[in-house]
Amino acid sequence: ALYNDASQLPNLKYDFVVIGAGAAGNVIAARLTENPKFSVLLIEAGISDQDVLGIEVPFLAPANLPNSSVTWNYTTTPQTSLNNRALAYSRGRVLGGSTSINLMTYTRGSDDEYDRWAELTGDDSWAWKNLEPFYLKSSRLVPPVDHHSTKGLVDPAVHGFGPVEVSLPGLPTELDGRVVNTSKALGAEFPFNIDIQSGDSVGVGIAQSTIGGGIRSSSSRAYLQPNVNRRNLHVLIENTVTRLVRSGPSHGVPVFKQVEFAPGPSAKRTIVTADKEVILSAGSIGTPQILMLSGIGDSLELKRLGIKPIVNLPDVGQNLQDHPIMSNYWVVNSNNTFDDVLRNTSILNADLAQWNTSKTGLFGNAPANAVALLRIPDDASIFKRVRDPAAGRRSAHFEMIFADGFAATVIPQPATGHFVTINTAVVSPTSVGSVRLASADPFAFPLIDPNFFSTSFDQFAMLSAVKAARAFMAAPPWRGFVVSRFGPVGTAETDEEIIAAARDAIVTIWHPTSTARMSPKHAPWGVVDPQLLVKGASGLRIVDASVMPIIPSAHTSGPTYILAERAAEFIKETWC
Ligand SMILES: Cc1cc2nc3c(=O)[nH]c(=O)nc-3n(C[C@H](O)[C@H](O)[C@H](O)COP(=O)(O)OP(=O)(O)OC[C@H]3O[C@@H](n4cnc5c(N)ncnc54)[C@H](O)[C@@H]3O)c2cc1C
Repeated sequence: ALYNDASQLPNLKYDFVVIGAGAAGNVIAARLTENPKFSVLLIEAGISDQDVLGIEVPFLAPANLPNSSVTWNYTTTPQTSLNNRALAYSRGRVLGGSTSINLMTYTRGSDDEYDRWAELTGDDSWAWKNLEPFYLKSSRLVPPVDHHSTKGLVDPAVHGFGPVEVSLPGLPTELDGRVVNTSKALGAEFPFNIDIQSGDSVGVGIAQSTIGGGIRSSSSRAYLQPNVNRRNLHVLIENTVTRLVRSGPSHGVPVFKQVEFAPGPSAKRTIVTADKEVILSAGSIGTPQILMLSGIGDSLELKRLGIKPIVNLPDVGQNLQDHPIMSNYWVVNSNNTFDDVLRNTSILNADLAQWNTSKTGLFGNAPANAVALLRIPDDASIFKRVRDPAAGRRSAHFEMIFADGFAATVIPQPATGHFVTINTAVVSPTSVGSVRLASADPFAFPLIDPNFFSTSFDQFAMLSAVKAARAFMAAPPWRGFVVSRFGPVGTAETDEEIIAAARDAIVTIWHPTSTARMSPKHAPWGVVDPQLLVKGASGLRIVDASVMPIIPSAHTSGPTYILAERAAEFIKETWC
């Protein structure tokens, strides 16, 4: 059942209390309540996602950004390597968390990513051969909403049977055939990859998105809505967790089985107790914030803020990683791009009406139709100075994401003209930042510093991505279609000019990870052990993107679902 008022909750004691109804939290709540003996309370700060058009309609996803009623309206600290720009850094604040507002690109990551997690944590549970069953349980391929043939563009054999729906675009664009043909014509540097969910994620292909039947498939739609009426699941929305309360020591280790929350800064706070475990799934920003508010973090820093330190874990909030992205534009000779839809209300309304009636057309698509995950050549000069940061040969260094129109990131859409955007991203970044508390007030936003573009590798990789995108668009399939490059990034010519333009153009792709990273069981660093239990504490587990030992070369919702499915099994094994 769904509640928005704590005084109506039938209990203040549950077996498990899960904090955050995002990608991971909804998996945990759904899987644990499969056992009728377990009672679960799921607490979410945001509102219900029911009937929110900007969530359901895939094409409208960017309209929720950066600030709306379903987001945490965060901003980063001024980014020193981006000309001191402070970037919008929204997260989902609604049932479904960031999966209700994300751009829906689905990538499960290469096998190498997880084998590296296993290596970094010294625990084989995270090796792909052992994780694959959890991938298969998390998502499944469904037909595109227009039911066109996708033969040769996807491999159904590498997909699973889980609740998150994944599909190819339901409205193929004029780009799709050109992207595939260019890849096939150029080969080598741009290999065609029929399905990046095969374990080898390097290559060019048609985008797969978390969309089913033309509707966003969020963690709420996939995991929560079908199970919300289970008798053993209570979901409390519109309540923010303010801290975990230490409920006493067990064998000298502090126990954190109580959770304090409130609907707002001046409202009465309520405490609820977990008999078995508290599971923190508040995401890469919310999770370290709640830990620090509860006295778990760098003791010196906590003292400075007036918070009583309980568990000294200096890694809490450190190691923030994210993928920097920027838009490259081309003017194109076409009237079919989505540019006019964004400029003309009657076209927009017609597309929306079509979606309302049949869920088809442009609005049933994510803004991106094709993706390329690519590697910098082995003999590139950068590797003489820097160790290859990718997880392995099946993992990319950079990405190109194609949109059939002007995807506005830093500069607004021009009033006239038709465009193609290639968003270039560094997907194996070496820049590392942090999340720190600004104050001891649980309702104050934390200080978020992704420290983007601060390493020579990240700069080299972005430069490689821009050059690759230009080489791709210069290939024969684009002749007569592409007119010219556009905008400050487009007119930059030398390496120095491109890097300089990038400093003004880079934004986030919204993939923060690793702020409560996993480490080997007895390692003094890290925040959680390989079973995701918080080090030096009892009764507390973290399950969300914050525990990733290192950022994967992938859009992070897929890997988060996989790790949450793995974690649900750890929890069941512990308590069954
Ligand atoms: C704009 C955007 C675009 C993205 N695009 C893509 C994409 O195209 N493809 C992709 O794979 N990934 C994408 N991502 C990333 C992906 O959505 C995340 O990696 C994933 O959702 C992380 O899951 P999580 O469980 O760690 O956190 P989240 O899904 O963010 O869930 C955390 C939940 O905890 C709640 N919470 C936080 N603090 C508190 C508190 N104190 N009390 C109560 N509740 C709290 C939040 O409100 C939220 O519901 C995008 C993300 C964003 C924001």
